[in-house]
Amino acid sequence: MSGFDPVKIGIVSVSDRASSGVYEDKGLPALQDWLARALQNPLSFEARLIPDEQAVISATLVELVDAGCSLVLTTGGTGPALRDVTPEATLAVAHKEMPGFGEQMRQISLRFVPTAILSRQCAVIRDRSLIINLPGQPKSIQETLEGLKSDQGDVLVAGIFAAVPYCIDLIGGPYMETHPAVCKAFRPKSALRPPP
Ligand SMILES: Nc1ncnc2c1ncn2[C@@H]1O[C@H](COP(=O)(O)OP(=O)(O)OP(=O)(O)O)[C@@H](O)[C@H]1O
Ligand SMILES: Nc1nc2c(c(=O)[nH]1)N[C@H]1C(S)=C(S)[C@@H](COP(=O)(O)O)O[C@H]1N2
Repeated sequence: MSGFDPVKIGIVSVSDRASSGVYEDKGLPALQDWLARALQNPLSFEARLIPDEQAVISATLVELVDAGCSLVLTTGGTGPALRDVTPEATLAVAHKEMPGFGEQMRQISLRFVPTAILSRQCAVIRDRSLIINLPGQPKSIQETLEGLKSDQGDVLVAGIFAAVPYCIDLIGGPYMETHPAVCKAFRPKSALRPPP
């Protein structure tokens, strides 16, 4: 037993082509690998690979929240193309919007690609779960969650994941502990728990 709270995480890849077998899905493995690298808690994953259909996306998010996922990460379908509807599907099941996540991800992504502003990615709270949209390009998963480091490992731009554990605390979820070398989570002193 590690002494860390167990955490259930929903990972959702939204892609017409990956879900129909035109190309291999790289979104779910990238999400799972990054989370396993970043978190010290025992993790269980609920993974879904679905097409860019608004009703299917919303139903999947509700199902994962109801299944007890404290965090749900989506990848894909955030752009301006006609079939890109992940933000609309996410907002449709929101109890609260968390605009800071989308704002910060677009700022981070601008350090990598000038087309960062084309992503309409958003984040919301539903019940005791935080749902965050990431862009579809598999490399954007690490870029937005972890941010940008110098060759020496110094943080140049903080990734959004630094704020995720405290957000989950505030909605009554498990206490998430990151590996600081991957992502240094920030909590106010009053919210820190001694290591188990
Ligand atoms: N799940 C995925 N697995 C592997 N590569 C992906 C995935 N999603 C996106 N990509 C890559 O990132 C690029 C941009 O992603 P985007 O979400 O805009 O795809 P798209 O044009 O909407 O198509 P689709 O929904 O069919 O993946 C794609 O062209 C593809 O090369
Ligand atoms: N970090 C990062 N953000 C990124 C990208 C990327 O490669 N890396 N691609 C951009 C592009 S080209 C688009 S169109 C939008 C939306 O992508 P999506 O429709 O795949 O979600 O995300 C943007 N954000």
